[in-house]
Amino acid sequence: MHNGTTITQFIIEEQRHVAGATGDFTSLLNDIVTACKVISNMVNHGALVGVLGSAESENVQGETQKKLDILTNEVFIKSNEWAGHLAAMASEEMDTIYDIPAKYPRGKYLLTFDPLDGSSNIDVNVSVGTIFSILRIQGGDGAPTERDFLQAGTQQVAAGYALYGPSTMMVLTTGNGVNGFTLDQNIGEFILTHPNMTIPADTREFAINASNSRFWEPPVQRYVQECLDGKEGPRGEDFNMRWIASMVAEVHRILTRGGVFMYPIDSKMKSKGQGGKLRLLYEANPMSFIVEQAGGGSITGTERIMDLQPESLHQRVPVILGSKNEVERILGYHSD
Ligand SMILES: O=P(O)(O)OC[C@H]1O[C@](O)(COP(=O)(O)O)[C@@H](O)[C@@H]1O
Ligand SMILES: [Mg+2]
Ligand SMILES: [Mg+2]
Repeated sequence: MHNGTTITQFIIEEQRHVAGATGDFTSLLNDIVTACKVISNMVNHGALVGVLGSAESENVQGETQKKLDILTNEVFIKSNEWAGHLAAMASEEMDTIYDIPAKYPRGKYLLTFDPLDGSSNIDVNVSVGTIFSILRIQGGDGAPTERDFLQAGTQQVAAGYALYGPSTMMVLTTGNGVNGFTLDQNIGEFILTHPNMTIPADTREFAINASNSRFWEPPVQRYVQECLDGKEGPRGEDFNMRWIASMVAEVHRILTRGGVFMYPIDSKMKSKGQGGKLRLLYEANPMSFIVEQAGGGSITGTERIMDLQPESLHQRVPVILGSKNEVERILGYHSD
């Protein structure tokens, strides 16, 4: 594929190699692309269109929602409910699943999404994003239920994210490698600019919110301390650290130049009965699919995230992902 290929051309070309493809999947992806273009425009205009700041409401996790959390959720619903490809949707910002209104035909796919990732960065104009994952409904023709969404990450048909940064990008996998596209604002099209993205197996860069360090478990304490000890320590090399507080931006950096991202379980979370910070269906699974397709690894600390059997719609899990050899080292520290 030469550069200059639009994401629509790319998806259609890919689907030509899928036996029995009906075009539904292509058209669903196109509706998701449209939603991300609308959100990119909203985010770019920010204060000019009054979308900054908090909404007077909380999501199912008890987090105060930003206006953009709610507006972007609406954009995703409106862009994807009408075309007849979906049976239902689930979002980080909605307590229950969203059943397709009866006035629209129902389809065979399920869409899960984090409409706006990195919400704490919206008002300070730092990169944010959107994360999505597509599954096939396994059950019969009846009304979809929450249970239909509780599928392991290995069942994902596609996953992707949009990054609203200095440029707006979209990164996508359909299980056939990872490709990145940049939005050409002049023609309103995502153009293939980063074909076959791969993550270097080794890295000297880690990302973690160090303000939680006193709550971390010993394997993570050990790993981070060894990185900080640098040349003088057992790793014998200096490490760099980053923390953007937008998972999409961290994962994009790792897809671009390697690294390891960690939001591990800690004693503070455990004391609140929380299984982690990040959401399995909207954040951990889609990002794990992308990272693995780019040659990286993604674990909870003790197991592969994509093998987890989800138990609930808003389940949270520990996430450690990125350059394969570092992720395996951290897995080793957990089994020591
Ligand atoms: O504020 P913290 O603790 O550093 O957490 C940052 C993490 O939380 C998130 O913002 C959670 O996602 P949402 O913004 O979608 O709720 C991640 O993008 C990011 O990695
Ligand atoms: Mg998020
Ligand atoms: Mg979010």
